[in-house]
Amino acid sequence: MLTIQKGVKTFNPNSVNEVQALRGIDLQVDKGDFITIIGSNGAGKSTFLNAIAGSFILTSGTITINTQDVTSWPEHKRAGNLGRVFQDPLLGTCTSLTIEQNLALALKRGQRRGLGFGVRTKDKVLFKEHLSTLGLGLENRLTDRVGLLSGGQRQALTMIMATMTRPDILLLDEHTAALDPKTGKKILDITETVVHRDELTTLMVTHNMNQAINMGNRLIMLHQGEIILDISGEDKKGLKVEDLLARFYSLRGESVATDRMLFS
Ligand SMILES: Nc1ncnc2c1ncn2[C@@H]1O[C@H](COP(=O)(O)OP(=O)(O)OP(=O)(O)O)[C@@H](O)[C@H]1O
Repeated sequence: MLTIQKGVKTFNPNSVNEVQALRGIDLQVDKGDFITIIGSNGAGKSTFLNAIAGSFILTSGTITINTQDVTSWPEHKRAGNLGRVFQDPLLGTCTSLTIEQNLALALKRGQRRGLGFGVRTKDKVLFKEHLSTLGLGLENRLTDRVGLLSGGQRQALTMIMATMTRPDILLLDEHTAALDPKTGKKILDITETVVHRDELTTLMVTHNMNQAINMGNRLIMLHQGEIILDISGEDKKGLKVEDLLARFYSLRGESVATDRMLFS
């Protein structure tokens, strides 16, 4: 359902600042796959998600979503197919709008939007239904401005906004990294519930090796813009952090883990 072939992204080509962030990525993602993505700082993880989202066009290579070649599609044209949650809770929602206005915008993602922020009564019912699955009481605060919410509440709302329309692909870019451990755990629980309930095809970047091992059905490791490990099925089920470290070491002859990857 998502295929990246020979994906290359070079920033600032032919200059002293040239960076080869993606160096020939080949990945075939099946419908319903939940892939965790790890790799050290600068490995190309965010660039990879940005390439799928269409934040920029690949330098070379192709991206196909549901048999449609989207390689040259700009971000707004891909938006109808994608849901996305960023690390920063401030990025996913609009502070000055209310919870229901934010959700109404999310409902129209990928469609032409009018100028007003009118919320239909039947949509309110839908919003309450989705919000109540969070167990945070937000279903009773539809007309509160999002600026009043805590980081965790905002990230939970962003999860609902990103998934309410059942996108073809859900992109999670370290979406719990800015939260305290307890709130982060809550958001991860919500993630697992929503992804499994709606069978969403998901790519989740994390710095945390334990999360990468314990969540999803497939794990890939990026290193210097290349996929160097791709582990799924039974192989992934029995995986331990030590195994990952050993496999990386045997491939690259160096250590990959930072304290953050091991202990966060
Ligand atoms: N817009 C940009 N312009 C120039 N270089 C960029 C740009 N975006 C990313 N890069 C470079 O591309 C490389 C990959 O960056 P990327 O942010 O994808 O890594 P990452 O694996 O997400 O790292 P981290 O874990 O630190 O967030 C890095 O060398 C980075 O400096």
